[in-house]
Amino acid sequence: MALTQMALDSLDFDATIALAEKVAPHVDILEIGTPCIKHNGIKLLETLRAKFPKNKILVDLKTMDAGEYESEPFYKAGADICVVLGVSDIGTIKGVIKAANKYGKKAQVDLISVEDKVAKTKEVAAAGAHIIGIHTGLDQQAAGQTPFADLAAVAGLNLGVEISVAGGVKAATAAQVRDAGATIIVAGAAIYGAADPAAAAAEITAIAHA
Ligand SMILES: O=C([C@H](O)CO)[C@H](O)[C@H](O)COP(=O)(O)O
Repeated sequence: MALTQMALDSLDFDATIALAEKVAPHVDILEIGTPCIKHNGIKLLETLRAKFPKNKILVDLKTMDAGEYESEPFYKAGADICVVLGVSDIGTIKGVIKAANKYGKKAQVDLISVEDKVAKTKEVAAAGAHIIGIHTGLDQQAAGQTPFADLAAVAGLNLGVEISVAGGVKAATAAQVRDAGATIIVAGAAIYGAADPAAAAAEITAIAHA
């Protein structure tokens, strides 16, 4: 059993809301993707928070510095999860964890471009990170990479932290990701690129929840 997260990666405010209207009933978590939050800012979070009270919302800030200062306003505005980069300083990561704990929310550490993902996972789990993000980014996907080997290595640690997996996950690979130990399955293109995004989201969620 895993939760599903839909990555809203459009730059357009209204298109993002319209897509969220379609998929929100069919996923557990709405993600405001990095390009989307950079383009639209905290106003988009406030709008989604008001419109979709039943969904958790993740803001993919990919914070690299000033962890507490950058993330706190987003937790205050209703984010359930904010993302900090694993390649950032441990002080930055601890700052996001501190802000999350202040609001009873969660901090996710994204392992994108981290060289030693096992060592980093141990370090940030000990620091109190709530979720580890195994993430093959869009540019890495374009170069042929996948998240599966990293997922196996991190899940094998059995540290008891939640594990989120992103990077081209689709219905055909969702069961593999779930069975390998993911507690959150992320899908972006597999949903927003589908002819029927609601149906695509429902199909992935049915697999994740099985
Ligand atoms: O986080 C993402 C990317 O780095 C842009 O910010 C995507 O939202 C994430 O990779 C999920 O999208 P798909 O890989 O298309 O499923």
